[in-house]
Amino acid sequence: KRHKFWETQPVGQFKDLGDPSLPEGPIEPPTPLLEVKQEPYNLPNLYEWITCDMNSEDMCSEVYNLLTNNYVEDDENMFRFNYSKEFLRWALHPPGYFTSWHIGVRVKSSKKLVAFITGVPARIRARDTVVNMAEINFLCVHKKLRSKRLAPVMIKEVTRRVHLENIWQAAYTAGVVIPTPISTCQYWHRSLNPKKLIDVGFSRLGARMTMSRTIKLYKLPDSTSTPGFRKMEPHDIPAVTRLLRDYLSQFLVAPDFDENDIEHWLLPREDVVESFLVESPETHEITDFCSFYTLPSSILGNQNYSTLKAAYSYYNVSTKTPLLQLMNDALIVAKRKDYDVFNALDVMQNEGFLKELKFGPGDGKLHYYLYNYRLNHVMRPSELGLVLL
Ligand SMILES: CCCCCCCCCCCCCC(=O)CSCCNC(=O)CCNC(=O)[C@H](O)C(C)(C)COP(=O)(O)OP(=O)(O)OC[C@H]1O[C@@H](n2cnc3c(N)ncnc32)[C@H](O)[C@@H]1OP(=O)(O)O
Ligand SMILES: CCOC(=O)c1cnc2ccc(OC)cc2c1SCCC#N
Repeated sequence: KRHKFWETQPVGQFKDLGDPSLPEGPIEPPTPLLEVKQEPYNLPNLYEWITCDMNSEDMCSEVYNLLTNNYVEDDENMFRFNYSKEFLRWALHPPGYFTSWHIGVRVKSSKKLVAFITGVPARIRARDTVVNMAEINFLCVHKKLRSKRLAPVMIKEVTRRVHLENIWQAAYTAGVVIPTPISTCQYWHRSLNPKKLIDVGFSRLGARMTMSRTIKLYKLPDSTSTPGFRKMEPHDIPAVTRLLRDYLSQFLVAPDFDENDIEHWLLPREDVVESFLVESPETHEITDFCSFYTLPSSILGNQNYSTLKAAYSYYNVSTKTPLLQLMNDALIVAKRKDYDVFNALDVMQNEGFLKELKFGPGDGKLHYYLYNYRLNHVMRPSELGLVLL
C-alpha cells in the first residue's frame, strides 16, 4: 500500500522491518531550534489555524461538539466515542502541558471548528532509555472534509509545534495500519449490562441461552471481596508511585511516571478516572492497585438507547492480591456505578484475567506507534506497559 505522506516521515518503514543493521533509537537527529520552521504550515485558503485553550468553556464546547459528531466510530458504525468535556480537560492538561499543542482548524468565514489534533508531553521509557515525547491524540477532521489530505497538514503542524519545545519523539495509537506498528493489541469486552449490549446489537444471545440465563452468567456480587480495598486518596500518591514504577519497569515501553504524573493521571475524578488500592489491614502497606477511565460512546441508530457507559482498564498492579480477584473487584465497582461494559486491552498482564473474568475478544485492533524512534522488535502486547486515552 502506498503511504504517500507516511513514507516521507521519520518512522519505521515497512521495507526496513527486516533490516537489523538499522540502530534502535532516534531516526533523525534534532533540528537546531533556530532552524525549526517558525510559521505555521499553509492550510487551504478557506481555513485558518486556531490554538484551543480548553480552559475556555466556549472553546472546550466547540471541541467537544466536533468530536461528538466526527470522532472515531467502530467499523459497523454502531458506536462513536463521546469523550466528555471534563475528560478532555483532564486528558489535555497533565503536568507541563502546552496550550500551543492543542490545535484546531476553523473555516475563516463561518468560524466553524472543522478539525483538531493534540499533543501532551510525556516521559516514555523505551527499553532502558527515558525519552521526552509528545503523546498525540484526538486527530479529527469533520466528516464533510475527509479525504482532502488535511490530516497530513495537521500532523506536520503539531510536529512543528512539538519541535519548537525541543521534543523530537512522539507516541500514538490508531485503529488503522500505517508505517509502522511497534505492537498490535486487541480490545476485550466484559459485559456488565448484557441486556443492553444485546438490544443495541453488539452482543448476541448465545446458542441455547435465554436472556435471563445470560443476565445470570454475567451477574456480579454487590460488594468487593478484598479486605482493605478502597478508593485512592491524595496521601497514597508516594506509595502508588513506587508500586507503579516498580511494576512498569518490566515492560519494554512504558511511561516513566513521577509523583506529579501519578497525582494527575490516577487520583480519582468523578466520571473521568477511578482508582482503587489494597491497603493491608495488618501492615497498612499498599500492596495492589487498579484503575479504569470513563469513556462513554454515542449509540448510533438505536431507538431505545443513546449512550453506552464504558469503563476502560487503565493501570493495574497486583503484588499480594491475585490479579483475578483484584480485577473482579474492579468489575464489581464498575457494575455498581452503572457501567454497561468494562473494556481492556491485552497489554501488560491483562491476558491473565481476560478469559477467566468472562471478557470476550473484540473485533477491533489497536496499533501502537512511535514517531522518530526505531525499535527493531515488534512487541507482543504483554511487553507493552502504556495505555493512551
Ligand atoms: C515529534 C512530534 C511528532 C508528533 C506527530 C506524531 C505523528 C502523529 C500521527 C497522528 C496520530 C493520531 C492519533 C489519534 O488521534 C488516535 S487515532 C484516531 C484518529 N481519528 C479518527 O479516526 C477520527 C475519525 N476520522 C477522521 O477524523 C479522519 O479520517 C482522519 C483525521 C483520521 C484522517 O483524515 P482523512 O480525511 O480520512 O484522510 P486525509 O486527510 O485525506 O489523509 C490521509 C492520510 O492520513 C493518514 N491517516 C489516516 N488516519 C490516520 C491516523 N489515525 N493516524 C495517522 N495517520 C492517519 C492516511 O494513512 C493517509 O496518509 P498516507 O497516504 O501516508 O497513508
Ligand atoms: C461494547 C464494546 O465496545 C465498546 O465498548 C466500544 C464503544 N465505542 C466505540 C467507539 C468507537 C470505536 O472505534 C474503534 C470502538 C468502540 C467500541 S469497541 C473498541 C473500543 C473498546 N474496547
